[in-house]
Amino acid sequence: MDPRSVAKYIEDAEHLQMAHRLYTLIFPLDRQANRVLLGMKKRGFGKNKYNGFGGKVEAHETIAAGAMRELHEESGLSARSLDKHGILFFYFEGDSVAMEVHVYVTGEYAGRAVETDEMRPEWFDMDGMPFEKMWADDPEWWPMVLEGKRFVGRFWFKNDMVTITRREVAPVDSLEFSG
Ligand SMILES: CNc1ncnc2c1ncn2[C@@H]1O[C@H](COP(=O)(O)OP(=O)(O)OP(=O)(O)O)[C@@H](O)[C@H]1O
Repeated sequence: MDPRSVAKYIEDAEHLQMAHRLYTLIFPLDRQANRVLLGMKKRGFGKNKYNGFGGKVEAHETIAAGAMRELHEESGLSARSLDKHGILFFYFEGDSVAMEVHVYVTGEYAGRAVETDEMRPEWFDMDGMPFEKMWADDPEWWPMVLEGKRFVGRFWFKNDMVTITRREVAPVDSLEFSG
């Protein structure tokens, strides 16, 4: 298991046997205007869906550094601070690899959002997320971001990538896990 993974603090023995791949997902917020920056994904996994910015954590970097790097690569923004909000695990039917997604928000960033090869950025009202064009799990945890709560979520998807057959989602006091 990747030493940066927090799976051992959250998952059961059966799922801990799966390979895990680490991802980041970060949402830039404009709290004064009550807006959030989403990106329309133009290619790859989640194409034609709105999402926060993020991707695979690379071998040499911390998870937080990966979140900052992906935000910059995909939106042009440079985060000056990060606030970790949640951990999500996704299991897809027939796929032996679990996705472990570390979810952040940032209210402090430099630069202007620009369209990149991967993402077309667009601001949305924080209470008006385009959930019909987002991943099916998003409406189940986004309200906890709005409420300032930290959360852990586990979602089991059918291989249609839309149908959720089982979920465990709950607020948590802290995401600072320790041995
Ligand atoms: C299943 N339900 C889901 N709900 C919400 N968000 C989801 C998600 N499933 C994946 N995500 C996010 O989608 C991005 C994929 O990243 P992805 O494009 O594959 O990575 P990366 O940019 O490294 O890709 P390249 O290999 O360079 O194309 C990454 O932020 C990841 O957290």
